[in-house]
Amino acid sequence: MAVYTEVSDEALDAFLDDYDIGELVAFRGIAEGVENSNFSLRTTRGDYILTLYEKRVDPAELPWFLGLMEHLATHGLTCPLPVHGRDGQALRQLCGRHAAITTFLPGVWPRHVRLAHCGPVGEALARLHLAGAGYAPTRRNALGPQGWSPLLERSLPGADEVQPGLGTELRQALDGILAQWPQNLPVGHIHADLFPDNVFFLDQRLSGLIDFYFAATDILAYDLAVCLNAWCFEPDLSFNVTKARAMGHAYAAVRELSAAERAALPVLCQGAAIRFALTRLYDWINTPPGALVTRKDPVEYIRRLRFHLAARDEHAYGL
Ligand SMILES: Nc1ncnc2c1ncn2[C@@H]1O[C@H](COP(=O)(O)OP(=O)(O)O)[C@@H](O)[C@H]1O
Ligand SMILES: N[C@@H](CCOP(=O)(O)O)C(=O)O
Repeated sequence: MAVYTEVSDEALDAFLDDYDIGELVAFRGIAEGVENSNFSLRTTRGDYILTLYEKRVDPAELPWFLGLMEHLATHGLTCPLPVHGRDGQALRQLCGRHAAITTFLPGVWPRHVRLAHCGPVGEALARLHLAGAGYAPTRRNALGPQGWSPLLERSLPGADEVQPGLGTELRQALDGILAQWPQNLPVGHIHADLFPDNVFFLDQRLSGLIDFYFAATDILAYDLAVCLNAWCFEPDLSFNVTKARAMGHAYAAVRELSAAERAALPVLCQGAAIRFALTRLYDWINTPPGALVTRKDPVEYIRRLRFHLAARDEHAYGL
């Protein structure tokens, strides 16, 4: 359930008066999602998404995210385009929250990842990286390597209750990852959370990417590592190298991967796995019972991490 803030008819009418997007036809909350309150909005001009930003997003960063989406959407990537109000502003206030309207993307995210999804995701990720190159503002990745040790420290007290010995295992793994973390790989704007629930398909074709609120400026190949984690493990958590190969090759066909980027894939995948293990572990331990946030299982990412720790080189990923 992810409608944290209710919007009354009166508040919505007053809000829409500031836009030139036609008359309201239908409005409903969207149950999916974790971070923000999302609503689908139909007007006489078409379909839109209204997002109210909840407290996990720093308001000071919203112009960067919206600016990136606008840049990408106007440079060939199919992603939500922020809609500007009559005064030219895309970021406004509604019901005590920062809020924005974006265009609606048709399609549904794949509940079961098939091999046929993985190539298009790799290709779209590479296109995102190339298109992002013209967007000058940068954003430090708060959930990048410098953020992992503080997250682990805050999760250690409850870690062994999730799995005995987990705190020590994560500490050792993180020390090794940080010691080997690559320093000179190409950097750009990354999505950083391109999981299946953020990629839409329509009629077997990729129809759009959503949810740019973890995007940041970081190692480009790290974004591929996030996708290899999110798309290429089977439900039993075995790694599907055929899916990885399809994804990596499709990526490299659009944006070439250097020898250094390929060689760094094991540690980048370890980093991506521990990043999601740590945020999930932190939420698992710190989310009070009854909270609206859906907790996700950290152990799924700890098991992925173990796979990557055993990977010798890029051949483990079909590259
Ligand atoms: N531009 C969009 N077009 C169509 N549906 C969208 C769009 N943005 C969000 N949604 C819908 O809202 C849901 C939650 O969006 P998401 O950005 O993942 O939320 P959160 O950041 O809260 O996790 C998506 O699964 C999708 O159903
Ligand atoms: N993809 C992350 C959680 C972030 O949720 P989202 O709904 O904002 O994509 C994870 O799986 O841990």
